[in-house]
Amino acid sequence: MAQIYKPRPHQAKNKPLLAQTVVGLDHQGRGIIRTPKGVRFVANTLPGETVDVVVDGKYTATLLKVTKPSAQRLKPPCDYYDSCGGCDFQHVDLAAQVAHKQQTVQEMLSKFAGIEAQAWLAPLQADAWHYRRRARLAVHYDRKRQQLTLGFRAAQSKRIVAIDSCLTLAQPLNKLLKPLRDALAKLALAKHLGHVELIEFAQQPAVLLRVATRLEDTDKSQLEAFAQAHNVAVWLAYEHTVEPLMATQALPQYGTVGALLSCQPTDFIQSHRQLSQTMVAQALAWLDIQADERVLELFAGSGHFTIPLAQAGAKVTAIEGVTSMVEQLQQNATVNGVEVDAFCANLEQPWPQQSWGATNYSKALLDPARAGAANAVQEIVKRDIQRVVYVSCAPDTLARDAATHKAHGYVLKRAQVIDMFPQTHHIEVITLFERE
Ligand SMILES: C[S@@+](CC[C@H](N)C(=O)[O-])C[C@H]1O[C@@H](n2cnc3c(N)ncnc32)[C@H](O)[C@@H]1O
Repeated sequence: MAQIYKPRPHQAKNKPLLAQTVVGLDHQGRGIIRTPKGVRFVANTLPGETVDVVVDGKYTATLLKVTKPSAQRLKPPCDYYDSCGGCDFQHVDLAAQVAHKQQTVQEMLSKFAGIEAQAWLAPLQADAWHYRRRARLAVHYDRKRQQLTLGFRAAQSKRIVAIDSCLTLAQPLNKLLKPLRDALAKLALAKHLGHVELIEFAQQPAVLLRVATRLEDTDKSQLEAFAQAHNVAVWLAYEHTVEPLMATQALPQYGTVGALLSCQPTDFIQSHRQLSQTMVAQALAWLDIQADERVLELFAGSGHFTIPLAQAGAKVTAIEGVTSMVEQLQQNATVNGVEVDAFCANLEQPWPQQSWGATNYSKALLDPARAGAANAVQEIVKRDIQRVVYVSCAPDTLARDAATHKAHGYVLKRAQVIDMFPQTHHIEVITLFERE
């Protein structure tokens, strides 16, 4: 009789591990258990809990059952919580979420830089639901069923979880989900869409469609009808350009402290509709701007911190890596009646060739992306810059860059978590370094 290879059943390989104790949380918000085969990280578990798990990776295990829950555990209010990969912290009480975020930053600073902040200020918090003003949704059109799915990706997967509503999206965006799905389903373009972005701007919400070719006339009129019916601005992002669906559309705007700024719909804007401005106000307060003081601002975007800094009396030199954002920043300065020197540069490269690198600054503000600012901080510490406010969305790279500050005589005077991404493990923190 022929021998046929039969794989061993999955379960036989991965026998459940029962009654494991969760001893802590990692910086991605996953519970830590110590199994006979080593440490494993388990999503959706909390310190102190007893859990049954199945090991499914070299470093991970999947939760089967919580047998003794933590007092901090909540029933997640979102219907999509179990399948959607968006909010991985909804099962945690909000105060515990924020405490964990602060503890994570403290641990990273201590472990990688040997630093303790002289003062931790109470976390900055605002709306914990319907706060998010930008989201990227996945789109798939099933040609056989002629059905369009619009939703978020499942955790660690390409599968799309169809959603009709989202508890963290700003309400003007949340209300668009169903009509947008119905409108997209009618387009010839639907078959070619991979994802769509929703952004809440000051004037009206925007829908950004990434497209490869020009729209067919019927698609254009369908989208115009949708835009008018729901007071939405539709933008089309081609490979190298972004165009409004209707010629009458003005550039989108977002608010910062004391100003409204224009940007392209593809440009970065901060996530939380309220805390983005609270964060700017805190940075201004910590920098303690004096009239005509020279301030160097790095990773400036389209001027979210720059324009308020200049309005507070600083002579700001702002550096940003995207040319169109630098141009936009200059225009935002002109429209708001302030002078700013803005330059386009890759901050991962050394500064000596840059004209602005030779100027003397007394203070600096940095707001890098997750990669941090390794090179920029190396350059800052060579100069006579007394005070640095560093805003970070990645505690690991913040800790690395804090070590550079420490090695050059800077002290971490203050730190404060900004709860920019409630219901998720993502962390935003503002720090103040001073040279002693
Ligand atoms: C976290 S965003 C902050 C933007 C702005 N400060 C704000 O609050 O809207 C980081 C900014 O850094 C810019 N950036 C990222 N890497 C860069 C690099 N290597 N050199 C220069 N700019 C960079 C991005 O284009 C983005 O605008």
